[in-house]
Amino acid sequence: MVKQVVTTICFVLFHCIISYWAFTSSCSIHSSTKIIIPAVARYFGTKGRYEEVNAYLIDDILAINNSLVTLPSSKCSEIHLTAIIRHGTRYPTIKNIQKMREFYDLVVRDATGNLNCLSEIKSQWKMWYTDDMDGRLVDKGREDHRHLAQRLIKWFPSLLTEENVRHGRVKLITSSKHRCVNSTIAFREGLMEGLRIEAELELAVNDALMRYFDQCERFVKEVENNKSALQEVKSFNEGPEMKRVMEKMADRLVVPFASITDDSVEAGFFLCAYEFAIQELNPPWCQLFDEVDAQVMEYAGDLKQYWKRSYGHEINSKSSCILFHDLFHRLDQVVTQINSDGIVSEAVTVQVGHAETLLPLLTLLDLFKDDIPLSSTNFATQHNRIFRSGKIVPYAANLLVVLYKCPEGIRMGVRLNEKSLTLPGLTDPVPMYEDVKKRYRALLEGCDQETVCKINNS
Ligand SMILES: O=P(O)(O)O[C@H]1[C@H](OP(=O)(O)O)[C@@H](OP(=O)(O)O)[C@H](O)[C@@H](O)[C@H]1OP(=O)(O)O
Repeated sequence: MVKQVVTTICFVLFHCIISYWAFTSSCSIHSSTKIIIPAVARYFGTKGRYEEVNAYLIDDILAINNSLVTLPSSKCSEIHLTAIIRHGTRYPTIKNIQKMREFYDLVVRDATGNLNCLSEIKSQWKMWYTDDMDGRLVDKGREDHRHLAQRLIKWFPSLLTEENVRHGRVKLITSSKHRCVNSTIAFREGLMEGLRIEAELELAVNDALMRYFDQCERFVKEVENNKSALQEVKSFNEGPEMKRVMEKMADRLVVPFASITDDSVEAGFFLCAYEFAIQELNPPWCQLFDEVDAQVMEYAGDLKQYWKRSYGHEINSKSSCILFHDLFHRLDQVVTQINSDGIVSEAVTVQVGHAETLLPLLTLLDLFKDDIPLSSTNFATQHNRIFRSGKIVPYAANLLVVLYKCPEGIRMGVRLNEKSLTLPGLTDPVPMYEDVKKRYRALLEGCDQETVCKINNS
């Protein structure tokens, strides 16, 4: 018995030592059995893997975790699902590929530090990102959607059925961007594979719904094309926390401080994030950041999301009125059909878009709202903030709205990234649909896209 315990302890210790050694002694371990996750992976924000939000998927990508979801009573049955989903893992955008290339060139040309990872970057790592990759979906991104479709079949076995597909009761809508179209195609493949049927589903491209932000004139003028709208991001990038990250980077590389900018540390952080998300590598770039640096980089990214897509400016959320009304219009239609002949014409609607499609809508619903706004000066006190883009909109982030028919009436459940959410202002995690409508009455009776997006010339 004692011998057995000692053997077990030795075995566990041996593996811990090997894993630790593997993690610290080389910068780019790519184990054939288990992916080594960079210590800073949870700080990648919108460039983060879906698996970081639901770690159980690392062991089984098709697993569903019932303990994260609240269901109504067993007397209820699901009658409708709307899923609004961000595209899967993608390449960096061209702007960031160029910044990454500049930083790589700087490291190769000027860095003289003696860190292991520096010599690895210089001797083994090659800049392989090219401009034409510009935000395109990668293989991992296709898998994100294929697997999500198959998990949704498990979550909603009475809605995602062969019969509903064959009778046109499952709709796929996408933004026109290639990464979204290709994600939707991958989702469809996952669905067909999971249901063991041939593709019968058409994709509908709808930018008015999935890229409403481009078409909201007031948003474009006041936020998208207005540098001062992101002043807090700029101030943070020029502030003491970012300066410290830059100083530490200059020390690690052994280059003059003047050659490091906030753009270069951001590029280094993106190299770390993208190599992990796309290639499942723990790349040498990640060793250039400690945990505090990563928290600062995460905050800089969250500030961008907050001021460009969320609570920072009212028009950010208001620009999603069209999507909000589209959702409730569909839900109302389902309720009407249930109350008449009981046949629901749209059992499942899948809408694929961007982080900037989901975040404004979640904001309109008052979700993930901190008491104190995120600003350039409160990094230290926002340590426990609710607004964390990596938790809210990683790749393949999904908002699931479910209607249930119950003996007492229609109920509605909301899940984000396969976890139940209680809507702010309501206590019941699966409230009566009428109570949800009361909660959002002001928006349902107003929030007119044309009016909110009109530029006020005065
Ligand atoms: O910082 P990048 O260039 O990656 O910004 C992207 C957006 O990515 P995000 O900020 O959300 O990480 C991208 O959103 P996505 O959901 O499609 O990935 C957005 O569509 C694109 O326009 C880029 O925005 P930017 O205006 O160039 O910052």
